[in-house]
Amino acid sequence: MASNRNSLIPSTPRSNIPFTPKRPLSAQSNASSTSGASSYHTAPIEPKSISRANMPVLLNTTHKKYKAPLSVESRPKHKSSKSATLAPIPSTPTKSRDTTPSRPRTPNTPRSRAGAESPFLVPTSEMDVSNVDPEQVLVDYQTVEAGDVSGEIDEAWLKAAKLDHGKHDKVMVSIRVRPTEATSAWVPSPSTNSIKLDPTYAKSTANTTAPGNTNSDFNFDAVLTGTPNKPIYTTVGRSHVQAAMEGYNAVIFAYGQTASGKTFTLSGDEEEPGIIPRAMRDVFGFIRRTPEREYLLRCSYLEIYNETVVDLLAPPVMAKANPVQILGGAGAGEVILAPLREEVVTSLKGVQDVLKRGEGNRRTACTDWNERSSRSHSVFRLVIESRERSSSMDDDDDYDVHSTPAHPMNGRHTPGPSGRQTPGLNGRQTPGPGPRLQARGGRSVQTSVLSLIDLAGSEKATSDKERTREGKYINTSLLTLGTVISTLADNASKTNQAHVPFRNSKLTRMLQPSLSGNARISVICTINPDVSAIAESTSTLLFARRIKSVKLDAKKKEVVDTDALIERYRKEIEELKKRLDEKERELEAPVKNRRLSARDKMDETNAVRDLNTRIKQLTKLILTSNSVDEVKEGESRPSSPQKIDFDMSPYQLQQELLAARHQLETQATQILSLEAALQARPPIPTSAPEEEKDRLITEQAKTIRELEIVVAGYEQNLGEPLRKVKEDVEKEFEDRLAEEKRMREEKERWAEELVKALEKEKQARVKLEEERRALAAFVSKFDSLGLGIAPPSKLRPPMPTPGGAMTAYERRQSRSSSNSSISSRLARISDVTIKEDIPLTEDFTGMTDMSSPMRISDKYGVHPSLLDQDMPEPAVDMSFDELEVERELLAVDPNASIYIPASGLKGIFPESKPKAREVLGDKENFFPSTRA
Ligand SMILES: Nc1ncnc2c1ncn2[C@@H]1O[C@H](COP(=O)(O)OP(=O)(O)OP(=O)(O)O)[C@@H](O)[C@H]1O
Repeated sequence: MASNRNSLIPSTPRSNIPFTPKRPLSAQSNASSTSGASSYHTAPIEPKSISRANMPVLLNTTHKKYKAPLSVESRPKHKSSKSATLAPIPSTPTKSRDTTPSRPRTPNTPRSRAGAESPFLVPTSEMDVSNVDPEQVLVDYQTVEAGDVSGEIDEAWLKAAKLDHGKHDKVMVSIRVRPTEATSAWVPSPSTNSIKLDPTYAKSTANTTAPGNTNSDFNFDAVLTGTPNKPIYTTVGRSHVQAAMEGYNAVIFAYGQTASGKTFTLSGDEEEPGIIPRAMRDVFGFIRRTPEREYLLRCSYLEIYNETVVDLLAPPVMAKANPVQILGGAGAGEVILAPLREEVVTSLKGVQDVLKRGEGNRRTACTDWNERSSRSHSVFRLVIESRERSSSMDDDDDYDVHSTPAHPMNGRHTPGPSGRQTPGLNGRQTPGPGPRLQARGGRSVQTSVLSLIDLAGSEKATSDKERTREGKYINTSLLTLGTVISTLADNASKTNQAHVPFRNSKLTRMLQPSLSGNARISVICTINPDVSAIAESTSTLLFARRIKSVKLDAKKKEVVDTDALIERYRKEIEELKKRLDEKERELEAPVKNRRLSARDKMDETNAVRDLNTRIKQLTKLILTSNSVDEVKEGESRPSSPQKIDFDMSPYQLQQELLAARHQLETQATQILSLEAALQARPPIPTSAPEEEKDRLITEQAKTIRELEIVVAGYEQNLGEPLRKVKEDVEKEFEDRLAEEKRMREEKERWAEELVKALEKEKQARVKLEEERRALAAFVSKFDSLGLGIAPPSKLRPPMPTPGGAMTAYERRQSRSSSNSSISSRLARISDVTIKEDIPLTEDFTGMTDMSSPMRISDKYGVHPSLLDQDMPEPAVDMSFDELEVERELLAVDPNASIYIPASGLKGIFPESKPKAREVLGDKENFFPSTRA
């Protein structure tokens, strides 16, 4: 889609330029040429050379076939009653009653070919778009010039033709096979709308390069061949453009590998204008054929390159600094593109200027134009707002001729900063930079978007070879588009809907509302029939087959004038009530006056019941229309709240949150100002005339109703959605929460057990410590009594001992510390992470293996274990009474090898002997000799 976008290069006659499908196209320009393009609907394609111009698309230079577009300034308006369509609005600024009004001027038509020369060149706008009064730039059948309407449209054919492709609930999928000079590997059959791989190649490529069953036919809505773009537009584009003009969103996009003809199909060139220029002519043609409506047209042009959305109508420097963000809209699945310039257009020339500027900005933004072009998606959007033309001449009173000067450029009036503000839909400020058409005087406004999309070369997302070589350039958007389409196609045949990853790429996110069903979609899959491209072409056909099964259910979006609607409902209620009264009177009439059969009676009762039901319905509708401004076809309830997609990045979520907050703040301010206005109302003096009182009461009632509308809107737009979001979140996290609770309880249980175990250990240790102290005291005493190492005596030299009781004690100590059951047990449980809030006593902290995951906070202090502390010296003067030795301990300790001399205690410390004997008397092994 690269080369022929170069609309600024002069074109060369087709006959002199050979068909050069391969890149770089410029390098092939000297190939031989043959005149005569293969015609539309001829199959198979003859390999005759097609002199397709490599030259640029000249959307705006349609000098040959199209009548040269008239300059906006030069066109006189046919009729001066344009302003008659404007409904009265109180306290509005001036309006000139110029009797020679001009055609509405495209507000931002640049004076020069801006944007193409320098990225710093800001296009000069004749009108600031943000300040444009939509009423001034409306287009209707009178303002459309003959030059804006395609001369190629056969009106008779148009009336006779059944352009109902867009009405199906399926995507319209067509295949366009580009002509080739080489041998074609495909056999297209336009008459049967099918295409199949030539059997010669089907055998050799099956299960190798070509995925899927390539032996079977691929059937589509249309299979097209040849060079002329007119039949292509008529077949795949016109009904969708028509649908967009009638209020349905419509998307037309071209999908296919590089150089297969996507750009040629969408944009075309000077000789063969593509779908976009033809569609734009058709738009103005439609307006000319529809005298009963008036239109406001806004267009935007953007590019998605490397997952960045660039506004092609903004000055390049600004566009680069402020990439377009895709935010969630108010309704479910709606998206808002911001900041994105929308330019109001009132003529074909205006559209052409916009396209030209976009192309210019695109080219100045990159050096490698061709490569970038084949890897980027370009999206041209036309927002169409329309409403019935008013027949009332009162609309002329819309402006006060004295307060605002006429616009110098077009003689019409653009409100100044203090002038009439352009409100958003139904008084609410709608996001977006352009002006909005207002529903008024009972006339509802229809809004639709026509998106024309030239996708990047699909081989970047489908060819494995390419993927490995150029991995970094894989087009995320195209890959995701494939996944999204597959999921949507699967969902169409299932009751259990799988999650559709719209948010995984910018393109799919932007197309979400359309792909979700609320649009009529036409896809043109372009095929390069060369043998070398069989794999890519098959992949394209498989994509086409998948997208065919995606279900659509496009709805018109209509904004109604609530006041008018309410009034209508009120009148109907009054009439119904009258009829009800009559019926009831009839029913209550004396029986003698009424000779009704049982059946008649039943009918009457039913009629009364029906009337009552209808009255109730209408009363309910009044409440609904107070707060709902979007009445969808066959549906009168507000759209359900937007579901938060938790796959969104934190940034996207933040953006959505900001947008919601902003809306909240705006509505809060609105409520405050209305409340203040209500407060400020003067009280009605008792002496005031009745009419004055009535008037004030009516005004008060109106203000109250406005307040109610705002409050209801507040509730519906934010209160209700927020509650739903909360419910969604709670539902989504219910299981996770339960699991978390379960785990927490488990941990708490475990922690309790741990604390108990530790408590036990502590008690054991305290006990042990006591025992140790007692034993130490005893042993010291024992030794001091000379029972272990007896003091040297001249009379009775001590018997040799193996180390004395102290030594034995020390041995025991060292053994017990090495086998410390507490340490080892703690080590066993050390792989558990203990939370800080688990109560731990300081006694245990020093025993934790710090290399294990079990970490104990410093706040508990890391004290040495008592076992590691120095033993206090036992008091030497300990009385023998203190030797309350726990005998069991001594008894169970097999290592307490205390040597007792054969003579027992006798003669060593005679004064201590009786006591020692008393204490140790039961220990038979202490006094073996005595016992014996
Ligand atoms: N149906 C056709 N008849 C004649 N020439 C064609 C046709 N389709 C494509 N061409 C020519 O083939 C060349 C490549 O086409 P085009 O640039 O439209 O491919 P593309 O699919 O948009 O490529 P890319 O993805 O790289 O942008 C152009 O010179 C174009 O004029």
